[in-house]
Amino acid sequence: MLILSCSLNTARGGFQNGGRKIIYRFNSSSTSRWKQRQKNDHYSKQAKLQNLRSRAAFKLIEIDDKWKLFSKERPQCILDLGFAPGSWSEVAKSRTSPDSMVLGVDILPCNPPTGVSSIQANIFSKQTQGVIRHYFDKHFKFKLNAVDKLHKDYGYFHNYNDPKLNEFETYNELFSSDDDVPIELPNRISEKFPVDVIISDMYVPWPRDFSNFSSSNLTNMPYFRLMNTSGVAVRDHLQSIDLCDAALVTAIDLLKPGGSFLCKLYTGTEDRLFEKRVRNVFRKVAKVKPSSSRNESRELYFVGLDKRDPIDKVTVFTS
Ligand SMILES: C[S@@+](CC[C@H](N)C(=O)[O-])C[C@H]1O[C@@H](n2cnc3c(N)ncnc32)[C@H](O)[C@@H]1O
Repeated sequence: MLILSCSLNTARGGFQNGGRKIIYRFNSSSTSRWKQRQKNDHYSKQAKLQNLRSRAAFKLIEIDDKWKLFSKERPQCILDLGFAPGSWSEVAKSRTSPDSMVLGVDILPCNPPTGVSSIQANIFSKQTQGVIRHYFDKHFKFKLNAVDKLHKDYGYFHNYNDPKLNEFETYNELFSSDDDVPIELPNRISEKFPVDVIISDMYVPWPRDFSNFSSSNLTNMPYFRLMNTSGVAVRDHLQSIDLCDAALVTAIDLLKPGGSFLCKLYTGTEDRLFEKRVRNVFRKVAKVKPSSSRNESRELYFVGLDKRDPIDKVTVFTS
């Protein structure tokens, strides 16, 4: 048995990792301080009043007002990485034309907002990219299964490594037609770069107790969520860099030439390195700290506009 953190005054829970039960405990004094701050926060109150899923919505609204990621003029394919509880997806849906497609991906279970599709999957898995591609393949009508095998077998708490892909067999398990009969997936994917805009607000979630899963544990109960960061700056930064790199790889592989990118980073020693990589992928790059982002938060947003073409992934990460 492994105990992750300890305090006399703690909240506790646990999850299974292989054969081992891992117990975690949160320091409840910092958790209640965080809850108190949420309660008094202007943007949290506004999010509640406007029926938005979280205060994060205001950061995207502010960034989109300036950088115009979304358009009502033409249908767009939007990919929201780390979408739960779903306020960025809500904003994307409301700022695009009705025939635009918005797909949210999150490692945690979460019901998407109206008009948004979602998959529960790990962005570090190559199979996740395959599923995203199929979703945006407009010649193909399907609905995504709410809880899929991908997450169960390759989910975050198990390991980051992909097994060898077995053509489309694995994807077939994830898709079903309206009457829930498994359907054949096409062997060819029509568009090489199907996505117009990628937005990523990913941050490693605190472990939650999935052994006793109930609807109240769903991530779309935003006002009852725990804070995401650990408060240990180096740890937060390095985990964030990994997720930003994963978002950038997804952008290299799936985003259209000319497409737009938004990515949250918890700042630290590798900021410059990440900025250089983003500049290798996009012609125009900006670093933004929206006013709705708390002063004490180390979060910073990278906006990448006008994706270059062609891009050599190895050069992006080694030059
Ligand atoms: C700060 S929240 C996103 C909030 C969201 N933008 C909103 O407006 O509601 C970060 C999310 O990233 C997700 N996440 C972290 N690591 C991930 C991974 N490897 N793959 C997919 N999602 C991940 C977390 O589960 C968490 O829900």
